[in-house]
Amino acid sequence: MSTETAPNADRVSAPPPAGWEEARSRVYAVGLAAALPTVARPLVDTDGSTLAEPLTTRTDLPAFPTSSVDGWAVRGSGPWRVVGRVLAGSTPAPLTEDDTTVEIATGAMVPEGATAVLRVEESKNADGLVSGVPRSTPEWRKPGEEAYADEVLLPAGTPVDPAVIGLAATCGHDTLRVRRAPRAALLVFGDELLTAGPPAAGRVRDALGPSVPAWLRRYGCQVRPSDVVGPVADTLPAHVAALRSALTNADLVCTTGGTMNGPVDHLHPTLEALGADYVVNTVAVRPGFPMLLARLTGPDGRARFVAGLPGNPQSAIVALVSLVAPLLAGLQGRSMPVLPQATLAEAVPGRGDHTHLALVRLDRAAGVAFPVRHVGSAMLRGVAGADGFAVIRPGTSGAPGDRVPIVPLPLFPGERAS
Ligand SMILES: Nc1nc2c(c(=O)[nH]1)N[C@H]1C(S)=C(S)[C@@H](COP(=O)(O)OP(=O)(O)OC[C@H]3O[C@@H](n4cnc5c(N)ncnc54)[C@H](O)[C@@H]3O)O[C@H]1N2
Ligand code: MOO
Repeated sequence: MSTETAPNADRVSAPPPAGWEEARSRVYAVGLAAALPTVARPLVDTDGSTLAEPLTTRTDLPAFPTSSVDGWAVRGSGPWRVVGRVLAGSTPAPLTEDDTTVEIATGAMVPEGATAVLRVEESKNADGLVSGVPRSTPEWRKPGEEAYADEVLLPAGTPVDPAVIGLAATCGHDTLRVRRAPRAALLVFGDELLTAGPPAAGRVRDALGPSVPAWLRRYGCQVRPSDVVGPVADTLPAHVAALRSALTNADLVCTTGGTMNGPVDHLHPTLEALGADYVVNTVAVRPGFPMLLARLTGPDGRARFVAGLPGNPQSAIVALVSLVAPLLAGLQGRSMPVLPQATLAEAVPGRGDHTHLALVRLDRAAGVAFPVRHVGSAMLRGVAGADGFAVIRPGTSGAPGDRVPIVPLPLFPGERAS
């Protein structure tokens, strides 16, 4: 971690940019070290959170021998005399005599002493005397068939989704101990930005204020409308005040623009004014080189983070997938995102000693990545048609047929259906 404090001065001695992979590991590690507090939440409020403890089952699953069909729980070889009925939800009396049976419903507890369950459609009932041949395969589920009491079913760090919620309910949990969702805020820098209408006369539309919060939510963050602020006036005091205010609630503040050393680039002096340390300050990746991650300590002693996303819109997205995604994984106590691989359909140039993140559209079924067009760092047209970025390592270029890692955009299934 760098403790650089003078952003504009002495660039000669500034540390070199971190390698892209190294930057990701470093950011993930500091996120994990600052993992968010854990809370006990009612099951219905846990979707999207992360298990803070392993999920265990409170009983055997199933907890009792359970009929899997409607029919007859029988004892002995039959024919069987009907002595009662057991429905789901009750505890039956044992079958104590051979050649007796109780009518049983799917999901009902099989009485002690039963030797088989006969399906109703494979039975005959003549005046209270049931006959038929039970199948040789068991027609009931034995306790522990799915899991034994106290067995660990999912490790801590598992993202909670509807399937996990359902499993937790099956296991008898009313609450789960989870890590709460990270709270994020966004500060948009740039006096040239318009927040409505078409761009003209040297002014461009703010493309990041409306979109970055949506990307952050897809990474599991809470972002309230009031946490999105900007354009913040291009003065140092305005930047300092905006960042200080955003940090009162947010675990992570993303900023856009101002990462360089232009006349109105105030991000570095702002971080210095607030006493932040750099975790990463510039990354050897194209596009997105000036991205950064800084850390501060909040009044409660917990770490807070500032992710500086470069102003060029595609570069800002590169910073999100490169630094913000692994940071959030760490803060949520999840594992480092594993990058899937795909085969390049076409050549992709390298970017010298920098990693090149090249926008690609995926044919998921075939595992093939197609480079897209309109990929300038100031453009979003390519991003809007892409599934993610192919990773072209430093000193290499991509040839057709090469297997390369893919950094996905956090899209929902169906959003790039071709
Ligand atoms: N002398 C140098 N200049 C620049 C270099 C360099 O190495 N030497 N690097 C370039 C690279 S790479 C990038 S990326 C940008 C990063 O600049 P900043 O983070 O300081 O961003 P700004 O200067 O504020 O803006 C850059 C560009 O992006 C437009 N922008 C900014 N915010 C938004 C937004 N919310 N929505 C749409 N467009 C936005 C802004 O108008 C500028 O055109 O620096 C290069 N310069
Ligand atoms: O990050 Mo700048 O990466 O080329 O637009």
